[in-house]
Amino acid sequence: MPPPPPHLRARSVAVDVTGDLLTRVPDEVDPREVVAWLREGDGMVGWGRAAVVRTAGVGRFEAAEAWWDQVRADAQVEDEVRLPGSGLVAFGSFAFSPRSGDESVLTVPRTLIGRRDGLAWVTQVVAGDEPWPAGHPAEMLARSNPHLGRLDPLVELPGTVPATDWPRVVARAVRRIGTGAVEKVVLARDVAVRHRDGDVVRVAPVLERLQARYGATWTFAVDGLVGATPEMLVRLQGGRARSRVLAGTIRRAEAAAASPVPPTPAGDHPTDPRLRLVRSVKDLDEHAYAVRSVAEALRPHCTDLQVPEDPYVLELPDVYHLASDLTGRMVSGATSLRLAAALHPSAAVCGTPTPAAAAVIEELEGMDRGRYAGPVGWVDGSGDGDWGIALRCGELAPDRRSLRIFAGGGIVAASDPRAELAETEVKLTAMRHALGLLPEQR
Ligand SMILES: C=C(O[C@H]1C=CC=C(C(=O)O)[C@@H]1O)C(=O)O
Repeated sequence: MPPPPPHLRARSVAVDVTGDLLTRVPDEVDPREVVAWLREGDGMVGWGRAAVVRTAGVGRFEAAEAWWDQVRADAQVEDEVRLPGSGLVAFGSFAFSPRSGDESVLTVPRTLIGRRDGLAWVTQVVAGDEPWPAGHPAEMLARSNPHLGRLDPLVELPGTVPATDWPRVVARAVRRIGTGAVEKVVLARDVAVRHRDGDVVRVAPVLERLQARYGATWTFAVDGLVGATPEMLVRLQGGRARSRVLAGTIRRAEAAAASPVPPTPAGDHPTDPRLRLVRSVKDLDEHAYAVRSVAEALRPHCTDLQVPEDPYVLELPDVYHLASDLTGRMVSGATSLRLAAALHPSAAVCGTPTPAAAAVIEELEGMDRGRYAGPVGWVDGSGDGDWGIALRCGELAPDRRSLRIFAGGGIVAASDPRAELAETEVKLTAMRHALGLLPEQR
């Protein structure tokens, strides 16, 4: 059982904030204490820890939920802003597997700056009898970090399974699918990265670069897990639940190769990768498994669940994904954290059937995923919140001097092992670029 949570006091005040929220993160903050949830420049950035709970194992979600229920019931909150994300908020990140050696975490930052639709606020949180920080919260907004644009010098090292071995791992999964033991399995690999001079890696510059290049994704940081995910496991807001399911991927670079071919009389460009993606039986199958798993998990909580018949194409700088947006009206009273727990692991990151796919992952991947592919996001005092799937991300080691970055892909009967290696490489681009490991593109 985690220790009982402290009694918290939180106050949110409206402020004027222009420009990049990340420039307000002080350089001296421990990188594992930085939290962020940003999209198209809006969202939340915070630091410090007023309270934290760490959980593990099969009960990692339930223990964190029980802790949050107690924290929000005991807290004194003054909130003049009353927007999603103002008042008391906890940021969380959960291990993919109940068997992970990595802890899951729910943390309440001491300082949080938020902005949504042109309105901004600062929330400060203190524990027990602590005094409020001196000065008006708006004062800290005048400060801006001069080192944000300076990236740490990092070097890349091989991961747990070298890239050259990856096609063999995928081929084993395809054979396993051939036996009928499992229909789809999502396999992932890691790459190691460390600070060249053995110093601590700062996360704010990494977030800055992720946000600049992947504005349409959710850029996040929670307890040293940093990334930009395009996949929303669940958003709960004002009684509506939404989920963006992604599965099925094609590299954008393939678009260039398509250009010399003339369109068909119907106006289609036969080699346009977007068309290849929406017509690829392999990718449509992979996608359908993921949509079905999310719809089944949402159904007990919602009425009026809308599940699109066909996916659309989500365009990111490096890849196109098949995407489906599901919506429903919440009737179960579950919090966003409860819903995230119910939806995890979807077939976008595990497979079908779930238990068999999880067993194949454990057997073939040869690594602990840690918090990669687990839910990451935030929950507020009302239970509303956003929970993405931690993809296109890296996890700082406890010493903060190295990290592992991750990428995976869904394997079905028709998967080609070489193409799957290429897919993980292109998915690693987001973090490699953000960490300054790729030559600068103009
Ligand atoms: C597992 C990952 O991506 C998932 C999300 C979108 C598309 C996927 C795919 O096409 O395989 C994966 O299901 C990853 O980025 O590490």
